[in-house]
Amino acid sequence: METAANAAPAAVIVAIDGPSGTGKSSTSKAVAAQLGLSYLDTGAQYRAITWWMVNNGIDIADPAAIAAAADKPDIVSGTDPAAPTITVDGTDVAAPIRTQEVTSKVSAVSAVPEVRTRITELQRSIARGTELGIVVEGRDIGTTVLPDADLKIFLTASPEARAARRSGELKGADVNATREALIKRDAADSGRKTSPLAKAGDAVEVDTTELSLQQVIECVVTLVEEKRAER
Ligand SMILES: Nc1ncnc2c1ncn2[C@@H]1O[C@H](COP(=O)(O)OP(=O)(O)OP(=O)(O)O)[C@@H](O)[C@H]1O
Ligand SMILES: Nc1ccn([C@@H]2O[C@H](COP(=O)(O)O)[C@@H](O)[C@H]2O)c(=O)n1
Repeated sequence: METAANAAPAAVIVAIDGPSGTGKSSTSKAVAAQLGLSYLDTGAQYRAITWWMVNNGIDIADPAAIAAAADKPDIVSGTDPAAPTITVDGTDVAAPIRTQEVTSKVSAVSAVPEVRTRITELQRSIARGTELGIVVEGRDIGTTVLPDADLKIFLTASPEARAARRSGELKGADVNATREALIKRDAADSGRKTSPLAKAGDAVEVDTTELSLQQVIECVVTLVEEKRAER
């Protein structure tokens, strides 16, 4: 018989939002792995639908054309934090969604309301389906996708720190150009009408500029454990 002492902990839903390069993916994956939770990279889903639009000749400058095609691709996300996956119509797109072309077009596609409705439904159904809980990272998770999340975190970092991190990843990329590209994408994501990048009123803001990745992970793990202990 299951008693209170040996019962499985109730599912915990963690929303992690913030601008580009603040450490959302690295932190979310590590926190989920450490706590035995699922992990969902919602940016990968917007990148996947953008990849499909580009591959199918949809004019990215035409929101009506994007809206008309929004329900066509079948996007499937694997939520194991040790090996997250993303497929479109059965094709593994983990690599092609990270190209410069997709990165430069994703904000235009993700601003189309029909795209957001489609992807938001997908995200909610994935979050509802987890047994132990999930860490979901993106731009509008705490405000729109999962407004009842148990814990909401909003990560920030200076544009300089974020550009330096990304340039390190892109080996030799010009830091100033990277910084300008980050700022441009954040402005587009913050400025769109539907579900913009924003901090939820009840989110905990963590400025990661001066923190190592390990320190950020520890901070978020502690916040999740505190939330669990309160319940
Ligand atoms: N606190 C930190 N200190 C140093 N480097 C970090 C820190 N957090 C993340 N990084 C590094 O910065 C880079 C960007 O991190 P990550 O991809 O997790 O950011 P993100 O917020 O998910 O970005 P995006 O929204 O663009 O996908 C990675 O190379 C990661 O290892
Ligand atoms: N909840 C979200 C998540 C992402 N986006 C859009 O996708 C782009 C790519 O996100 P990455 O995290 O992979 O960099 C991002 O710039 C947004 O345009 C979104 O709208 N909502």
